[in-house]
Amino acid sequence: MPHEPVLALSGVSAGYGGAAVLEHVSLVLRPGERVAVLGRNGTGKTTLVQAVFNLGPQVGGSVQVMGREVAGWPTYRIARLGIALVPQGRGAFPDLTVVENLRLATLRGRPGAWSLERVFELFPRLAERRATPSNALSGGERQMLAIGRALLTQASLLVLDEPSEGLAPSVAEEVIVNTLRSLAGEGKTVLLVEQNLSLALRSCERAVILAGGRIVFDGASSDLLAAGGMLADHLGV
Ligand SMILES: Nc1ncnc2c1ncn2[C@@H]1O[C@H](COP(=O)(O)OP(=O)(O)OP(=O)(O)O)[C@@H](O)[C@H]1O
Repeated sequence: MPHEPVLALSGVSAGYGGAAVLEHVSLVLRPGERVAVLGRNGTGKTTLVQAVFNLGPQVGGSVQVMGREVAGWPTYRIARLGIALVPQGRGAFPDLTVVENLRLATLRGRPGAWSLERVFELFPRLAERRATPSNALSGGERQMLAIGRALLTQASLLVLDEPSEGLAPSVAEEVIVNTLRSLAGEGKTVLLVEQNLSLALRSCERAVILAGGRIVFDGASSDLLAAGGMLADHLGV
């Protein structure tokens, strides 16, 4: 089926020691969609990402990736279906250089359209820093490296967990908004968890708001901007 969902969460619940964080969350991403997940601090955005990759606390409900039920699978098997996490903290090997970190991602990837050269074309700054250990990179460069590593796995779905955190606004604009827009042209599906509302809505055409463990809005980013009360109630803006 050409339009089979890339990701389908249905009735997903998760929590810590009896305290519910997510309650019956359902969310479907179709190929090529870019969806922002918004919500105040502590509303469960990271827990949602963890549920997709089976990295978090207990999960009830169904998680389907590329049409396969993956709840309970080890994370590496879920990722192999073609999804990549760009984690908060960014996750590169600190002592390895930029190019070594990228090569490792290539080794773990499947054959596909993304090559080291293409990553360096997308991020010329990384090409200049190719021999630099990743722990000596700036925040923006680390974020470029994290996205480059995810692309080299040839994943069809990229999940980014608060990529703008710690970046200067102009850097976040260049690294996140421009990159996600340019990836849209090739049909990548994106799930972007973000605190920065403006950046999220400009990067993604669809947005969901998490509040009280549930999805309280799921619709076009432009509709969300028009719904001022929704923004005030759930995002405090
Ligand atoms: N390891 C843990 N043990 C217990 N409670 C946790 C743990 N991790 C997160 N929580 C709690 O679960 C809730 C949801 O956390 P989560 O990190 O998913 O929220 P978030 O929306 O991503 O927040 P932020 O934007 O601050 O990262 C919070 O109330 C948090 O305190």
